[in-house]
Amino acid sequence: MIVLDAAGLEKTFVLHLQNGTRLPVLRGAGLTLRAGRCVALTGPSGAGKSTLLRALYGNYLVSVGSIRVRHRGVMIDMADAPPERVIEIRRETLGYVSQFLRAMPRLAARDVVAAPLLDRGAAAEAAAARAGAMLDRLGIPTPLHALPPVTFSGGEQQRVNLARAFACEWPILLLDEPTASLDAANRDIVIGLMREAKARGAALLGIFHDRHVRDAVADETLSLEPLKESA
Ligand SMILES: Nc1ncnc2c1ncn2[C@@H]1O[C@H](COP(=O)(O)OP(=O)(O)OP(=O)(O)O)[C@@H](O)[C@H]1O
Repeated sequence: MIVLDAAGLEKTFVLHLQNGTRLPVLRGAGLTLRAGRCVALTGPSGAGKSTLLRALYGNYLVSVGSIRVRHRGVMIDMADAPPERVIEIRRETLGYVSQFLRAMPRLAARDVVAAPLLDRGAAAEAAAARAGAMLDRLGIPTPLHALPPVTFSGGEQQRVNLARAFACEWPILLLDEPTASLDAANRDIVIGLMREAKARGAALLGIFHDRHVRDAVADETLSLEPLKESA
């Protein structure tokens, strides 16, 4: 079953502080995601892999193209959906794991992880239990669960970020280098989480620079190439 179908995407950055320099990054980009399958984005540095993920998530507006997402059983074009519908899709259907945890001052790690579950209507106790279990699984020591992650190590912060993403059962999950700052043991835990997500029917789209991770989870690859200057 197709759960995301993007076509003809164009994205040009306009650098207003650099005399309006235009930087075309995506032209005619598209892809199809299916339930239970994983697509890996590949291509050289600067080809636009992260830009494509952010465009699909709605962080970057595309100037042309469609991003149709299966939400509540219906395909909806996120590229021209009203903001409140995009927020609803991002709450229920489309998850995104960035490379770094966004700083959330004073919020305990357990609450950072539980937040998306609460947003989806989970009961407080169930959300806290699920958050704790996910932090345990990712090897975050129990005394740290009650502390804000700002002082955590880079790898710990990324594991909190991953616990937050995998605590919810997203139908579609976009992952930007989810294992970049992890050691081999934690990398294997994340591979396990991605495989479990696929097994319950989630569609994954990821940037995995680590070949071992890519081989372990990806069913197909989509290669992006940098655009030519003149075009
Ligand atoms: N917010 C932005 N403003 C201006 N230019 C941007 C912005 N984000 C990305 N770019 C430019 O778009 C191009 C693609 O960047 P992107 O991060 O998508 O590449 P990538 O393929 O993910 O690279 P890498 O593998 O190195 O992470 C780069 O030339 C980058 O400088």
